Amino acid sequence: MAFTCIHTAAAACPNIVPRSSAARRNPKTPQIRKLKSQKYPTTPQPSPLSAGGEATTFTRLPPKDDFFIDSPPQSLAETIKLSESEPAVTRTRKFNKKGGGKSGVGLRNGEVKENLGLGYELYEVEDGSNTGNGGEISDFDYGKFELYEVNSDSEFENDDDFDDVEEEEILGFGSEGVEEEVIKEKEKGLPAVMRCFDSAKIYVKAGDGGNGVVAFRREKFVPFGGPSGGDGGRGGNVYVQVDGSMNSLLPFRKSLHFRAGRGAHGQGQKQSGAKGEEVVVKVPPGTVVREADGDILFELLHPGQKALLLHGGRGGRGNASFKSGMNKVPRIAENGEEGPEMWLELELKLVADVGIVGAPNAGKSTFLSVITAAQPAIANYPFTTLLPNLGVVSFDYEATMVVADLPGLLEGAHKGFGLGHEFLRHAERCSALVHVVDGSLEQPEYEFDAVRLELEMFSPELAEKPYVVVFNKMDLPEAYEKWPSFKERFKARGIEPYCMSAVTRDGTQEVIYSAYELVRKNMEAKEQEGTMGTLNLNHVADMVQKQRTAHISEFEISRDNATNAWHVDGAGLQRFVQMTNWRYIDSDRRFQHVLEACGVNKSLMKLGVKEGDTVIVGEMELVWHDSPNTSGPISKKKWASNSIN
Ligand SMILES: Nc1nc2c(ncn2[C@@H]2O[C@H](COP(=O)(O)OP(=O)(O)OP(=O)(O)O)[C@@H](O)[C@H]2O)c(=O)[nH]1
Ligand SMILES: [Mg+2]
Repeated sequence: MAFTCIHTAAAACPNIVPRSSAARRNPKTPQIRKLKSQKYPTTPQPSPLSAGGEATTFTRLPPKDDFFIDSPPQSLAETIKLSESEPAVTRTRKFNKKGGGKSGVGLRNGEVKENLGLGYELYEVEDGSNTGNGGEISDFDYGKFELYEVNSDSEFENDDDFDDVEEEEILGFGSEGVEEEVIKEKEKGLPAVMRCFDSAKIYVKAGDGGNGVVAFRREKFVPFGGPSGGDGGRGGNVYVQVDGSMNSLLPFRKSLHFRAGRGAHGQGQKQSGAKGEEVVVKVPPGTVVREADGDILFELLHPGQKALLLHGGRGGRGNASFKSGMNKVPRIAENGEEGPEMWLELELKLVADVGIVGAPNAGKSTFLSVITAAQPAIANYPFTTLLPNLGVVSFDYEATMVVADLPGLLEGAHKGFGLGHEFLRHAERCSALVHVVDGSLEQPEYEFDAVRLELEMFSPELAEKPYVVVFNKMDLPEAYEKWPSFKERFKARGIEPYCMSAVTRDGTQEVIYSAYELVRKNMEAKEQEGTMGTLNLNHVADMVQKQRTAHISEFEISRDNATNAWHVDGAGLQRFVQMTNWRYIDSDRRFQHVLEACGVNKSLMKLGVKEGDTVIVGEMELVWHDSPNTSGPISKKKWASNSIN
């Protein structure tokens, strides 16, 4: 039995792994109305907390106009939430990426009070009476204003951050029929800078091995020098390494293909080729790496951690390696093995000890700014914070604590309102949460419950994390008055709330010490459990390598009834075919022999293969012949079946 090679099929990559899937408002300094100083009881304060020496603001935020609102300002949303009656905000909007209409806002019944960003501005509806504070933003009452927008042609021109979207949506809080549609539209409309901040999809490929060569030693006084073709070099490996200086996945927005170098080809005089260049993909601490549309491969938490992801392809052997007692003049050399490739999904979950959560405008960023050196944008409108901010609280040289200020949560976030649950995953790694409640609201307790519910909807584990509740804005009379009843109600629920004024810093230290206490307890518990051990981060490379080096005798044969062709599938055989260099005379004979030795011929005959049938092995298409003479004489017994390993 023998095969005649017809042609190589279209180049296919022998992947082990699937390759299927392939202004913002100007930051304003807090403008706080001057109030008569209010005295309220505070617990005696521990030694002064030194502000943290480090801070990270995640990314330069894009200009305000890059964002279009997907939820109304807080007070509007609140009105809607609390009344739960008619839809409070209705808007219809159309825009195109290029030259389309923009979501702008026109003047209506009064002067522009404030540009909300996200494509909206606020206008006074009635008589502009809310100017009692000399235009100070802190007293701004959204309830007296209406949101509306006009079309213009320029805003989205040349803006690559937006997908081509033609959108017509109605924000009907309370009208269930349109909710799902709204959520879908929202996902599409998320500006790229926000999409890419904590998630990315990248392609990695290990280097191909270099080819082996056929060469013979020709030297004076060395008769019959013998084969001297060197082996190809191994392809470069792909690593993933944590870079402590990175804090987002935004760099992957520009570069998403990472290919290691191929090994150099072998040379005469038994010279092996050089190894291919390695590629190291740098990721921020807290990155979860998963196979595209697949399982989690590993999580990289600490700076310096390095995982071997893909081994480079093996270099092909030169003819010096094929010399044997039976064949002293081998005219055969292998191709280098192709390096494996893979699409990866990266997801960033911040590694912070404490997460500050709460409704929009509660004072979370203000709190972060007073306990650490971070300088997040602070302003009196909802969704000032669009991306998380990190800051480090330093107690002394030894004790530090990383605190993350997360974007505000609206009721209905699980349905996509506000920024939705977009950034909540960053709280998953925190040991404790600080719930900041805006004490100046009508029903601060209600706000707290809504945020808790959203946390539970996002992840029950997150909701189970220990937390501190802090009642903010105690310097405002309306908050100060509500504090006693708030405290009582929480005590009745078994929660000991704290109060503070983030702007005056009163009470902030108690909050931070109590959060630190929770973090410390969590650390102790972890140490006792022994869950802080080191992990083997090279298991992915090992797994891929194991699949690729499957033995050639592991194969399956199937018959395609439409074409009457026999398919012989097996990772080992596929690799063998790919590494066979058909330019050399002995390759064909070796190929025939391996098919015989690993049992392919026998299995085909058992299944009833007939003269002239097509047999496809890896990339090769062959024709079955009942007599062996088409490939020259083969002495079956004398060829080793494992010669490709
Ligand atoms: N009077 C008073 N105002 C405060 C206090 N804390 C925060 N504010 C004000 O409340 C407004 C909102 O503060 P931010 O810190 O931006 O609120 P936030 O929770 O980060 O809001 P988002 O980022 O939109 O979720 C700002 O105008 C702050 O100056 C406080 O203790 N007292
Ligand atoms: Mg904020």
